[in-house]
Amino acid sequence: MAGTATEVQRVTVLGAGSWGTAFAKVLGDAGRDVTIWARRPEVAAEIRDSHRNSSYLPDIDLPERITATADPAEALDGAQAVVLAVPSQTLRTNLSEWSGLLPSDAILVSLAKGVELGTLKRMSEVIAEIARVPDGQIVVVSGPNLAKEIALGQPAAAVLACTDHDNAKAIQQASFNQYFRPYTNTDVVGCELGGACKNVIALSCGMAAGLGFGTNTAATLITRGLAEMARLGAKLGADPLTFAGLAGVGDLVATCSSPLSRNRTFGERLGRGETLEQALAATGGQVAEGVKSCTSIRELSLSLGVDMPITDAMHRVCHEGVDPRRAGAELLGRSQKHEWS
Ligand SMILES: NC(=O)C1=CN([C@@H]2O[C@H](COP(=O)(O)OP(=O)(O)OC[C@H]3O[C@@H](n4cnc5c(N)ncnc54)[C@H](O)[C@@H]3O)[C@@H](O)[C@H]2O)C=CC1
Ligand SMILES: O=C(CO)COP(=O)(O)O
Repeated sequence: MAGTATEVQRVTVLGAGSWGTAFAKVLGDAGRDVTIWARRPEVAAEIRDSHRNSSYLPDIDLPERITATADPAEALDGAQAVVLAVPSQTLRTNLSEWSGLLPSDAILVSLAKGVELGTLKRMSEVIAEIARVPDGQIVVVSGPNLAKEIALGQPAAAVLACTDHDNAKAIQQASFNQYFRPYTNTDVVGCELGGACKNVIALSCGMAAGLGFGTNTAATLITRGLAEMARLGAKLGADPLTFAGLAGVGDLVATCSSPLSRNRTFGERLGRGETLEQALAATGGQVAEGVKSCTSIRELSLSLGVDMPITDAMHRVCHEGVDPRRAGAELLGRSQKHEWS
């Protein structure tokens, strides 16, 4: 079926965290029949019986047409599209457990924003490898989509990237509703890199705020963060325009400026002097992808000879014990250069 536009009515969302649940609501509000798989049976029961997920999105009423189960086989039965809504670093293991249950012609939709440690693969590459599907059967969702705001029905746009335009269109039709406006794009590499890299830049913006710095510092980090992610994208064949779009500037602005961002909040705690362990404990189990992706993206940049100084600084603060204030001073003290060199 890959390559042919089809009406997607029945969707399964694997993962009942913040974004999995909010995206399920987007689909439900677009008139789709949605089944969520939750790791914890009590979370599945609450979604199914009370239309709530109080662990991740307290006070949000979910559409009645959303159901949930903790049994992946039951969740995946008859799915026309399968949304993968688990953290980047566990996706490979999770998907390996589910791969035999995936309907062979289902469109696989990736929500995760990260680069895998060790393999340095983007999420769509991990999915293609484990699920053994062609690239054109995988649609990547990216853009400025803070889960809580989406769940509240606040207007937002997103980008759906797929090498097969018909499959991107099918998910566009399935998710378009009164508050959620998805655009299609064929630049999967750029959209995925934008989503992964902005988490690391959001860490740096939070850290700057924690150190007491203001708007000029944040704007500098956002803009120079954009420059370094675009350099990486150019090396990997991404369309430079992607970084001026929703998956680049759009997501950077949202994540780097919002107190709702887990990455920004994590960085702010480090900037205030908390240890990595203290900041991790404060997440309440929710993923701040940039903490691990700073390492994988740094390795990727080193392997390609791409200069990514902010990402490098975040890796050194998070994993080499470098003091945030010192990392900031070192960033400023690098050799002088032309803005676009
Ligand atoms: N929350 C947000 O605003 C947005 C998140 N994203 C991305 O979506 C992906 C998922 O994020 P969230 O739903 O927010 O994460 P979350 O931390 O809120 O939830 C993760 C979900 O994955 C499940 N899970 C399954 N296996 C797991 C394992 N081995 N370890 C940990 N969790 C496991 C958890 O039970 C939970 O339901 C991330 O890559 C994130 O960057 C993208 C856009 C917005
Ligand atoms: O990706 C996001 C917004 O687009 C969510 O960012 P956080 O994971 O930092 O909360």
